[in-house]
Amino acid sequence: MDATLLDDRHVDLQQHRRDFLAAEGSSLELIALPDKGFGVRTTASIEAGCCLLAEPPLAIIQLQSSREDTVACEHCLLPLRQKDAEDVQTSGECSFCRATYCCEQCVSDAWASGHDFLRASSRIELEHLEQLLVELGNVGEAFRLALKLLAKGAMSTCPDATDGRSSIFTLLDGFWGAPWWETAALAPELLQEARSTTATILELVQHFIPLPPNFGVNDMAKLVGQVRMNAVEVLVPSEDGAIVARGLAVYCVASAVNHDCKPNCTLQSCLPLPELRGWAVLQALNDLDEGEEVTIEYLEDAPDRHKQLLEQWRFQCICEKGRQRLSHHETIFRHAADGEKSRLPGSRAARGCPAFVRAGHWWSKRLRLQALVRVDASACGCVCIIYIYILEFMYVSLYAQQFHSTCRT
Ligand SMILES: C[S@@+](CC[C@H](N)C(=O)[O-])C[C@H]1O[C@@H](n2cnc3c(N)ncnc32)[C@H](O)[C@@H]1O
Repeated sequence: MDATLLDDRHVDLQQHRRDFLAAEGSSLELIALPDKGFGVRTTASIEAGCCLLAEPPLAIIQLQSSREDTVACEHCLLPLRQKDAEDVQTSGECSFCRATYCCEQCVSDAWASGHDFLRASSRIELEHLEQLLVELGNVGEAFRLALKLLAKGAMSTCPDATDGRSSIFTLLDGFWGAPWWETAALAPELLQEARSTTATILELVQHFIPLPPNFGVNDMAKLVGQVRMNAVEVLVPSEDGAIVARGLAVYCVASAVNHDCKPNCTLQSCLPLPELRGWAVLQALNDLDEGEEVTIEYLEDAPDRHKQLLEQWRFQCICEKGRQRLSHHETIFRHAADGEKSRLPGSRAARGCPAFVRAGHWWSKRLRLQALVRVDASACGCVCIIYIYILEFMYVSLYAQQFHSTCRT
């Protein structure tokens, strides 16, 4: 990554990230690193288990495979029911695309984020587009999320920009990226086909989303590549925790966090809290020193992880080879076993949110529970994995019950 580009690259996005962290009173700051581009580091020492960032998504979609068995809210991804279950009460369905919503707030937020563009004008173009995207496999999901970003950008102002005036397109400019065919490591002989498919998609999209002038095939390809390099997979549980919707989301600030094969933080997205549905929550796995770069693991450890990092994120991971690495869960277990170290939350948004504080209590209980189960797991083998799930389920249900009863009183 060319460090000389960092000064004038991405001014709006970087300013937005700085403003967000400042407004949150966060213990994080943005840094420019010569070999990785932008990154994030701590401004104070942090204890393991602390929440460093809680951020709503810029855009979120439900993954196609998850849509096949779960009906979720189009805007926040709250699972409403299993596909074949009886209908539940929803707060609206888009008559054009059949998108369902969980509440009036989500209906109006979706409209403010450009859903109108994805439903108005021609149903035929939208149907052709859907077919094309399904055929594109995992790149199709990135296209679908890019469409949501384009629709949001087509609204006259971007509500996510701190000054309320910057266009979402200026924010998107700042995301690290490359054309999607590079992030998919496409063979050179397929490049022409990739370009012409992108041109067809762009032509269809232009029928219903007013795009910026001169927005061409390369811009579309880069936006989809940016989504592939910055989006994260999210899990959103239903209110009783019985169903989970899987999605893909882009976050402005969390996307500045770099990868490490031995990360010191983890990005959670599945806290069963209505206020934080679909939010990214960055949690410290270890005690962190002031000024330490915070890192997450983009991919679970696997024999071809370095190859995948090179293909999708276009960087050669230079971590110490063969280093003994603890997985997220092992690290959390270790700290949970250490005592009272796990706690949420640290950011202002989270501190101001009573449910989050209650969740912190629930979370630390869950960690301690897992630590206990882990001791048994080593003795009893894989049967205990089932116990972990049962106990987790009990905790989620218990938490949900407690949360609802607190809300009622
Ligand atoms: C999600 S972005 C992270 C923020 C990014 N550094 C930026 O400037 O916007 C992912 C990109 O960051 C860079 N990156 C992340 N982790 C890295 C690492 N461990 N070594 C080198 N580059 C890394 C790669 O260019 C990767 O494609």
